[in-house]
Amino acid sequence: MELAKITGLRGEVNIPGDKSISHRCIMFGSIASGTTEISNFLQGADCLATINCFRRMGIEIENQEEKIIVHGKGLHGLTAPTEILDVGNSGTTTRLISGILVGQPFESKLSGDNSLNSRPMKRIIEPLTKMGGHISSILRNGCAPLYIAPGKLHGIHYDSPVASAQVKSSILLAGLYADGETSVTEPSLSRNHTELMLKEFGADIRSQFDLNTSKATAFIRPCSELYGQKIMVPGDISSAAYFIAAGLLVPDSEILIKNTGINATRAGILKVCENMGANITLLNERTEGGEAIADILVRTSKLHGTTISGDIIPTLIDEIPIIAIMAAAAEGTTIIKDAAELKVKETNRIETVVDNLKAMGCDIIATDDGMIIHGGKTLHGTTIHTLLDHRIAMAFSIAALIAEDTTRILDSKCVDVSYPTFYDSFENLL
Ligand SMILES: O=C(O)C1=C[C@@H](OP(=O)(O)O)[C@@H](O)[C@H](O)C1
Ligand SMILES: C=C(OP(=O)(O)O)C(=O)O
Repeated sequence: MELAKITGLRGEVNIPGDKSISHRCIMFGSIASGTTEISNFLQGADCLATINCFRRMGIEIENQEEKIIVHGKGLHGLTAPTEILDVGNSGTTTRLISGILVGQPFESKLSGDNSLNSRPMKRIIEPLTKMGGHISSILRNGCAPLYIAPGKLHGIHYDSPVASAQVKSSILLAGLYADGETSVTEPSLSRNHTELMLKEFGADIRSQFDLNTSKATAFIRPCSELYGQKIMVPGDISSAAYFIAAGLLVPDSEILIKNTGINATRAGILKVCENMGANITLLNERTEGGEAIADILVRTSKLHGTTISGDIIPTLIDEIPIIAIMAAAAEGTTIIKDAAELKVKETNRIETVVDNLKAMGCDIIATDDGMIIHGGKTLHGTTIHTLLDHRIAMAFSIAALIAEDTTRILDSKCVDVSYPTFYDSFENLL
């Protein structure tokens, strides 16, 4: 994909469904009784991988594009897959499904692409094993492919060293199959879609937040049944982030981003934008299925640097590549720290962001747990090495819109992972 500088992005954009919520609808719908009807489901490769995994375990899932219908078979209705479950590029699929699989009376194996199979899985192997689960790394390197065998699960309390919704959700899902209460404490609150949605499905789940320490704990007790739901998936704020940045950075722009999820555990980018001096207004705020939603009106703004660290990091972890682009265009210095988790995403996102922004002429250095960006230098077009990371492709596509000359995004098709219609979405804005 080749892109060049533009001005005047104006109009409305409808963002596809939230990736985290779409995965969870399929998983919870599959182990609930009755049907789950999902609207605005994200038809991205990661969520389609989740659908395929559950189809392989005997769940009928109708994908009618406009609507997905999951014919759930109850907590104990999954059947043994006859082949390895292919989790593709999706960390969320791998870690959440593992929590369900350790509770099943059959063996299973999961494997993904090269990126997925090099991401750390010890973070779920350890707590799931403590619960009595049988789960191991087949190559004994702490990564997928994973082998899972039947085990008798008991409730535990787990103090997670990382604020990770994938780790938390994996343990809570295993907790559905345990013999007593399971709880997970994380150092700060990560996205809480599992807690909100499992409650809607009828699970016995609650959360506690310690104001003194910022630690968050979720508790779950086994229940006899979950019940199918009707779910409208809000637009994904992680996808909206590219249009927020485009609206702020491209001169003479005004973009209305419709129906976007603004759950506080996900919307850290809005706070960062405010701190950078952005002109953003939230309209039509409402709540559906426990999830906060709004339309986001963005106008071209003169941004300044900021510091991003601590508890806000888990609420914007996937947005750091695009925040780095905003920081490169802003006046002054932006410091991003406490974000070492970036190193274990689809790529090492500290490296991929810093290398590519440097190649565009930005004054940026990588640190152990983030980056320091001295903004305000003119960016120039170059070849962007996405290393097949969808967030890098999308973030640098926005950088291309404010850079001199042409920017070439290698392997731009990888946007299919979370936003297959990303490039089409610009059509309404030109
Ligand atoms: O639970 C989820 O849906 C996700 C949690 C985050 O990962 P971690 O839990 O590993 O931080 C995030 O990066 C990922 O895109 C989706
Ligand atoms: C990290 C991401 O997803 P996952 O962990 O599900 O692969 C992402 O979408 O940026």
